[in-house]
Amino acid sequence: MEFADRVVQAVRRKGNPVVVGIDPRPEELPTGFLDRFPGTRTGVADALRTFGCEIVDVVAPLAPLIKFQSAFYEAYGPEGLGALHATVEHARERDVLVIFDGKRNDIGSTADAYARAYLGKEPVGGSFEPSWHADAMTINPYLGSDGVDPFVKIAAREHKGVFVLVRTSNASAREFQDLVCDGLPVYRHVANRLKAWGKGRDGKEGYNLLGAVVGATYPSELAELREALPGVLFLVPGYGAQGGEAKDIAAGFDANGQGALVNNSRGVTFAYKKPTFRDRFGTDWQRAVEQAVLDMIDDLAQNTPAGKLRPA
Ligand SMILES: O=c1ccn([C@@H]2O[C@H](COP(=O)(O)O)[C@@H](O)[C@H]2O)c(=O)[nH]1
Repeated sequence: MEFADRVVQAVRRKGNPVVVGIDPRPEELPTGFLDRFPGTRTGVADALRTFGCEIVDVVAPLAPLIKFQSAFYEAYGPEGLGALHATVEHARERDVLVIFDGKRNDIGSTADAYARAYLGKEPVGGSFEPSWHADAMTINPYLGSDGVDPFVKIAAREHKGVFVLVRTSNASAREFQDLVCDGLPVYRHVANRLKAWGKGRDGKEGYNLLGAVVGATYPSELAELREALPGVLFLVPGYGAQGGEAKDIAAGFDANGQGALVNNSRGVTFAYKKPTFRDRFGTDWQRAVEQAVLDMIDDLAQNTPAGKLRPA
C-alpha cells in the first residue's frame, strides 16, 4: 500500500493524528535510569535503546506514527546509531509508522545515496536489502530539484514517503524562508515546487507521497499552506515544548480531520517532569508518557477538525 494511504488509514484506525517524537536526551532520562547501565558509550546507547523501546511500547497502541530524531542517536556514534536501528525495528513490529527525521539532502548523486540508505535497498551479497526500515524521512529542499528527485523516485518505488521542509517551526524560520523573490516568499516557492515534484504520486485516499513540514508556531502560514497544498500531508512540529497549541494547528487539517500529523517530542517522552504528572504518577514515568499522549489526543479532538476522527 502507498505510504500516504497507510498514514490516512492508520490515523483513521487510531482515531487521532498524533506523532510521538523520540528525541532521547540522556540528561533528561528519568532519575536512576542511566545508572542501570555502564558509564560507557555503549552503556549510554543501551540506555537510549531501552528507553526508546519502552516509549514505543507505551505509545504504539495509541498513536499512528513515531518520529525518530536522528541527531540524539548520532551523538553517541556507531553505538547510538545501533540504538536507533534497534528502536526503529522494535517500532515496526508494533503497528506504528516510522518517520526518520534527519533532514537529509545533498547534490543529486549523494541525495540518491541518502534516499537508498533510508528508503531503499542496498546490494548485499547477491541480493538487495533495506538497511533502515523507515516509512518516511524528512529532507531539506534548499539544494533544488536534483537533490529532491532521488527521494521522490525511490519513495515511489518502495511505497515510502518524504516530508520536505517548507515552513519550519523555529524562531529564525523567517530569516530565509520569508525572503521575497518574484513576489512570493521563499517558503511559497518551495510549496509550489513541492506540488510539481509530487505530481502523479497521489494515493487512493487523496494524499501524496510527498508531504510538507509546517510548524505549529506559524499558524497563519499553516492556514495559507493548507489552502495552497490540498492533498499534501503536513508533518507539524512545534506543538507543546515550542509553544504551538491545538488552536494554532486547526487550519492545517482538511474537512475530514485528515491531512495534518502533529508531532510532540519532549512533551511526551519527558512528560514525567511535569509537576502535575509527578504528583499523580510519582516515578511511574511510563504512565506519564501515556497520559501525555491521551491528553494530546483529547486536546486535538476538542480544538481541531481531528475530532471528526473519533468514533461516534
Ligand atoms: O521545523 C521543524 C522541523 C523539525 N522539528 C523537529 O521536531 C521535533 C520537535 O521536538 P519538540 O520536543 O516537540 O519541540 C524535534 O525533533 C525537531 O528537531 C522541529 O521542531 N521543527
